[in-house]
Amino acid sequence: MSSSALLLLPCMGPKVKNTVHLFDLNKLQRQANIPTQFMWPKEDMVGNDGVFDEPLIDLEGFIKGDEAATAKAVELVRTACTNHGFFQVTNHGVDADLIQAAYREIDAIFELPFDKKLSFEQKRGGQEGFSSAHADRFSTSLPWKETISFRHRGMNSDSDVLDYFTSALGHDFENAGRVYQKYCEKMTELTLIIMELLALSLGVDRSYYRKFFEDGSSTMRCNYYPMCKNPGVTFGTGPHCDPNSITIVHQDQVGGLEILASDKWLAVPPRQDVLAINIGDTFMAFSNGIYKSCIHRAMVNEERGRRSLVCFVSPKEDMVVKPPEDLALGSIRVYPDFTWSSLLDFTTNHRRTDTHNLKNFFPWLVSSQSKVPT
Ligand SMILES: C=C1C[C@]23C[C@H]1CC[C@H]2[C@]1(C)CCC[C@@](C)(C(=O)O)[C@H]1[C@@H]3C(=O)O
Ligand SMILES: O=C(O)CCC(=O)C(=O)O
Ligand SMILES: [Fe+2]
Repeated sequence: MSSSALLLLPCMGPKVKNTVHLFDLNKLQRQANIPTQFMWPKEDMVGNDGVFDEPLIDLEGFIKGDEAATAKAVELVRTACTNHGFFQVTNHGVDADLIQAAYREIDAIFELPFDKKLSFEQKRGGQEGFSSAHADRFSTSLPWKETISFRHRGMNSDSDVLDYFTSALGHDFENAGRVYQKYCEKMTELTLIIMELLALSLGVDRSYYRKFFEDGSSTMRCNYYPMCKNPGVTFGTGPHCDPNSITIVHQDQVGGLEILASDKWLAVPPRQDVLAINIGDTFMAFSNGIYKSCIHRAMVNEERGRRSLVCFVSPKEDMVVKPPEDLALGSIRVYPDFTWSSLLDFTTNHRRTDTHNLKNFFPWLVSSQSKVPT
């Protein structure tokens, strides 16, 4: 057996008995051919059709309360979110040095020996820890990436991220913990600004959405996509919609994020000063289906490893997701009420996230609610 694909003890999946493989991508990236488990269906492997070049949204004027700048930002957000659910912001208040520090700290962690990374491996059904290709959860169409995830509980948490780093990785990673504590706090601040912009763009009260996110339950995820010798057969992250509310993404200079707009895959050129915002399934429901959950994917690169910093923003788990009255057009509701915790349970434990999460989620929710406990 090769040392980069270790065979471990069998583990129980929901119904079938699986054998879990662990893949050390830092070793595999040097081999000429990737393991078959990483190969995606041929029909998914379509190239892009061009470059995403819609205007960047400058948040400076909006944050300062400038009326003309606000009207411009609101209009750009409305157009982007009704068309495809993706826009990019500048002057967002997240310091360039903080972003660079976040990459430096996470690089050091991804460079740790594989065994050390496995010591804080993400548990089944859990949201935090290291994952290599999600190979403990899936056995086909594996993503060519390593991830490290951790939770942040919004404005009322003092040191949750720092505590995670010191307890899971040890005191040597205290500085990494401080950097990511700050990064996550900045993500919460930006979330509240974006929520106001989204509310104005939908014509509802400015503060309507932001209050749900002050004490939300976001997950921060750092992605490392090693170089890949067979870029035409696999994805870093396959085509999907994010199930959460909005996602705030910083990609490094390698590039690879692509979005689907008017049935065309468009490559998003990387820019150090820009943060990308995706509308996710939960915000689509919050807007009564007016805003689209963005279909997107992350490509691998044949020559260089790529990193991205992703904040999956969500409201508190038990909050009932429903649109404001003003958007329930003539009281027509596109989606039934649900809680973020039930959608999270569905995407984590029942069905792999793809481009049709809500379509699959609601029948499951109805059937799981009608089951009488024995
Ligand atoms: C609730 C979640 C499931 C995923 C992590 C968060 C938000 C996005 C989801 C994901 C990134 C979408 C693509 C597939 C996935 C398996 C991945 O490649 O990481 C998804 C995440 C997951 O299930 O861990
Ligand atoms: O790496 C990226 O650019 C995006 C990753 C992504 O879409 C995700 O983690 O959900
Ligand atoms: Fe995503």
